[in-house]
Amino acid sequence: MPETSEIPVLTIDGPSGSGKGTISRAVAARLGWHYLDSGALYRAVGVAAGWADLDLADPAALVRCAFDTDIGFRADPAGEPRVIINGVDATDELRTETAGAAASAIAAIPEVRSALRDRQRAFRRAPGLVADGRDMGTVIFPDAGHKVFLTASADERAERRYKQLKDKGVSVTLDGLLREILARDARDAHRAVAPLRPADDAVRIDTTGLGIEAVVERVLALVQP
Ligand SMILES: Nc1ncnc2c1ncn2[C@@H]1O[C@H](COP(=O)(O)OP(=O)(O)O)[C@@H](O)[C@H]1O
Ligand SMILES: Nc1ccn([C@H]2C[C@H](O)[C@@H](COP(=O)(O)OP(=O)(O)O)O2)c(=O)n1
Repeated sequence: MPETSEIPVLTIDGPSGSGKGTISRAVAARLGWHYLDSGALYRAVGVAAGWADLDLADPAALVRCAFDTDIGFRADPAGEPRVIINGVDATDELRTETAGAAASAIAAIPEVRSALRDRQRAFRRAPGLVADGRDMGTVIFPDAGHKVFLTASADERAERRYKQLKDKGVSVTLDGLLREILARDARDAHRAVAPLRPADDAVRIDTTGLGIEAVVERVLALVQP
């Protein structure tokens, strides 16, 4: 068994809609590595807090919720990832912009971030891990051997999200999504603890106008030159 610190990690951070989830899942599948969707953990705590009717302004209750909520990941028969919160499949609720905004709000509470830290690090298992989020390269896996920071223009990110949600039958407007994305970018980048920013040693990839496969190839080339 390798020491945990010897297990390779690729971190993929970036703002909403930059393609972190899509690229991370594809790269993890190609490498045969594990995948951590850290945003799903924050979203799950936000959703569980909503189910329990907790006050989003009550940090102590949210920290308890972060420790106590059982969050499981599994693939459905088609191989699509599902997220199970306290035994309930909450995948669809988790992907809404309401859940994203709740996640972004509770993610600004330092004690909530600490409560989720060890859970995230436990995903580092052989033969390797692709970790997607906001602070994977800066805080959770600062010793990762490969770090990527994905970006894309806010307009393109809103367009991508619009298509994604429309395909799922969710009713949204492009204008509304752009506003939500800009508000979330600002909150995630300006919070005091673990703000969204590239690690000093991250490779930045601007994916505006770049197709998914092209981005996957660029990231793979970093890991397997
Ligand atoms: N390079 C790309 N070009 C076009 N669409 C993309 C690209 N990367 C991701 N997408 C699409 O954009 C949407 C949002 O991507 P996602 O991976 O959920 O982003 P994030 O995890 O950063 O929020 C998805 O529908 C995805 O298929
Ligand atoms: N490592 C992380 C991951 C997510 N968050 C917070 C901030 C984000 O706005 C929310 C939701 O993250 P998620 O990655 O699911 O959102 P997007 O798919 O990028 O829209 O959670 C965080 O603070 N740190």
